[in-house]
Amino acid sequence: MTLVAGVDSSTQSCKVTVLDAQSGVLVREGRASHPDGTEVHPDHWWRALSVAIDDAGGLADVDALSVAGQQHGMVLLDRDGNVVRPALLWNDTRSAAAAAALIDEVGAEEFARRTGLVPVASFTVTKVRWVRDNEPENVARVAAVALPHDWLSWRLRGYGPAGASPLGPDLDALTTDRSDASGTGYWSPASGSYDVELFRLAFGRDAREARQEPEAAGPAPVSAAPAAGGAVILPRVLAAGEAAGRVHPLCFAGSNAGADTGTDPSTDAVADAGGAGGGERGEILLGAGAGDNAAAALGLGARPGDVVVSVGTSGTVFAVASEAGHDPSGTVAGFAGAGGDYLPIAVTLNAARVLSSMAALLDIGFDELSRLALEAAPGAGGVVLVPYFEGERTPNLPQAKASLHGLSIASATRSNIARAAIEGMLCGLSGGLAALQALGYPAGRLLLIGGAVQNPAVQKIASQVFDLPVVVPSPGEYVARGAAAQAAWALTGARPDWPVALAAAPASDFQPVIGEQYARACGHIAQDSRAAVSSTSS
Ligand SMILES: Nc1ncnc2c1ncn2[C@@H]1O[C@H](COP(=O)(O)OP(=O)(O)O)[C@@H](O)[C@H]1O
Ligand SMILES: O=C(CO)[C@@H](O)[C@H](O)COP(=O)(O)O
Repeated sequence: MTLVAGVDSSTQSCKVTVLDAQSGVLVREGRASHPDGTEVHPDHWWRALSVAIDDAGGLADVDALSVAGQQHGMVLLDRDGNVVRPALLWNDTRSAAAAAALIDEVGAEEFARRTGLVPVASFTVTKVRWVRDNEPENVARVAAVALPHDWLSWRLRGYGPAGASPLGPDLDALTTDRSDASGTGYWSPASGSYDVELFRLAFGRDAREARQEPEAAGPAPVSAAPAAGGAVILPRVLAAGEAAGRVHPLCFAGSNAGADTGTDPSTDAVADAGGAGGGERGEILLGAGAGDNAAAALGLGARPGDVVVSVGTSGTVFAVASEAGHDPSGTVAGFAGAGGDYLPIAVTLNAARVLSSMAALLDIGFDELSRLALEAAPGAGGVVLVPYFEGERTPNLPQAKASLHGLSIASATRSNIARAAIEGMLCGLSGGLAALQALGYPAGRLLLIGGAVQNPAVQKIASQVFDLPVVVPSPGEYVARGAAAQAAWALTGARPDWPVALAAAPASDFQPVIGEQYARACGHIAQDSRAAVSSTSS
């Protein structure tokens, strides 16, 4: 049996799945937690990857691996391969003013035409602008800007800080893929190239794409590092199905991985039997990697006509398209997919953690939250939760806060509040579905995935919020599965066509009252937040 592995380095955790390359059947899996916070040092991801690989039984019998990850996170590297500052993640909203400034300078329509995106705080381009404006001492140190999956893939190939990695800091060996590049705000899905003018406008430094051909990947002289102040290196963008290189047999130091420990992985690595490289089967091919949503589309085998809704740390709603698109309103971002296709998407900052916050408030677990929510009637007796706990990205209200509406003596029950939490969280995503449909993307069925979908009430209420047949695939890590599919594709040269089992028959029970009362409550919030933004900026 040929085995392939996929990694999902997501916001809250790292998950590793090992699958049969032929059938896609899950053989084993592992996971490890990431720290909380919207600013995280990448070394935590490296250590979690090590633990998750061990938890998955190691990779000694695996032939190919690929890494998918949370998108947009800004990983700044200096010329010696060190991380310049902790990564600002997709859900860090400090760059909201930078996003507004970039829109003023370029125009929303022009930005969308050039990159598929209208800047919001999540996108990397706004984060590099924030660094330019707030940390000038770091600007000159930056020699490369990468994304979470780019950095992990580079480390797996043996590159990293000088003296703490087998191959050293060859920044020209950095790679990414179309899907993750399309979330930066300085890469064009339509032309397939970096928009270095936009990068320069945002960061104030010139940039160029990394030069190393993946096939040529190998030890690099330290002199390959760029001179301080030269053009910033952006990872080379690989095509769907292309390989990034090979996992370096000495790069993976098992539980000792991570530069923070001060260990030298080049000498420590082989000591750990669960490490990635040097397995019985020889070298491990490394796939291109992907943004997590694009990987989920691959893992689900999603095709045009499918809409995927993921309820993880982020809430996402996306379609698969054969042509690049852009939405000057910014509601739908025009990402690229991991299958050589395109991935129009709307993303919310408030998804699974709305439910954990509300369950904590009610002092109950997820099972009880589900039971209570299903006790209440659709519409929760008029109680509405507008769930902007972390501000919001779609709609773009970075300063907003969550609020409960419609409480009366009669309606203020634990059941109504539990149901309102789930309804409000899903209504945030139904706006994204409506925007996709308004742009003409066909929507025949909705595939529901992500950690919170384990919750029976989320499944039931989704069939009442979305006016589409809701299909719940069997529980699984579809991002990691998509990464594994990439690995199999790089290994065999053919995109796998693994079947996806369904947990239940498609369900439709549309209840318009839920969306109608949510829209009324949101109208008030949007007005309040816009007033707050204009008073803080004046
Ligand atoms: N039964 C459940 N009900 C509600 N939320 C759940 C349940 N099980 C897991 N979750 C939530 O799902 C989230 C993890 O989902 P996941 O898709 O793995 O997120 P991510 O990929 O963003 O790390 C966590 O916030 C967790 O609390
Ligand atoms: O910002 C986006 C996509 O644009 C998020 O989807 C991140 O990619 C984080 O994903 P999860 O950790 O929630 O899977």
